[in-house]
Amino acid sequence: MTYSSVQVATDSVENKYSVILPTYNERGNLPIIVWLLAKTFKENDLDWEIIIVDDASPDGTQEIAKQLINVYHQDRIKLKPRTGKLGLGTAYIHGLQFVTGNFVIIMDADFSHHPKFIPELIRLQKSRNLDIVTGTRYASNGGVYGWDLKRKIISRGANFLASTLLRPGVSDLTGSFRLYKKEVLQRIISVVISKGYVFQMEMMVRARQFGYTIGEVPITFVDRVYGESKMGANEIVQYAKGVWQLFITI
Ligand SMILES: Nc1nc2c(ncn2[C@@H]2O[C@H](COP(=O)(O)OP(=O)(O)O[C@H]3O[C@H](CO)[C@@H](O)[C@H](O)[C@@H]3O)[C@@H](O)[C@H]2O)c(=O)[nH]1
Ligand SMILES: [Mg+2]
Repeated sequence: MTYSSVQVATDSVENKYSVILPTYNERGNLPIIVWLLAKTFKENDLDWEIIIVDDASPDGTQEIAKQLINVYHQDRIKLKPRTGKLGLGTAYIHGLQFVTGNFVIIMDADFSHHPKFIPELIRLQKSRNLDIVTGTRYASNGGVYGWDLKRKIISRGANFLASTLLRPGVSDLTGSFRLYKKEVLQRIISVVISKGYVFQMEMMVRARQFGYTIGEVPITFVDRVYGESKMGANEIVQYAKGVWQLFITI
């Protein structure tokens, strides 16, 4: 056991970490991300479960998920599918209903969010009893690898727009590698109106509105190797509308 895993293991007996993993066409990525997650939790002596929210992926992601349930057991891996592609934000809302842990981790299934950062998210949460800890690509030694210039500009622009207009004081508003206390996630989610990728930004703005404490851990985001991003022009339009909506209502 490493020094860092000893620190995370301290006081972890009563805590359970539930990962909500939204998937759409992630057949190639799912087995390895689940393996890495299981390894990380075991090495750090943490109680865990993974809730896979698959939106009827045509590539057979759900078949892979069922095989993983057989390998890791149904107490650890849960498949909670939906009948169609209903968007990233509502996938978290759906998954949350099935969470049995007292902490929830949300992350992508395509290795852009590496499980190795989870012990750091947990360590920071524990050190200050924070309500939320968010991974950040845009502070300290965080970063993005593998994106072309266009995607980098979109992401930076989206963060700049929302931070300037809404001032939530979080350096990575659109990122989606986060740890929440379950009751905090439930409360914020109950008021969030966004359905797509804009959801992440609204979550931070609402969290500040409620006065929740938010910590940041620098992460490196590496673009996916298998498959394609599901972010399209429509998500960008929805994002801009979402920022404007919050600006005029908050
Ligand atoms: N269930 C479900 N899952 C979805 C959907 N759309 C995307 N996903 C899943 O959500 C994760 C992120 O989707 P990607 O398509 O890989 O997103 P990205 O372009 O890499 O975007 C990343 O950066 C954005 C901007 O920072 C983030 O907002 C986003 O969450 C993600 O981290 C993946 O696990 C993908 O399978 C959906 O409609 N339904
Ligand atoms: Mg991705």
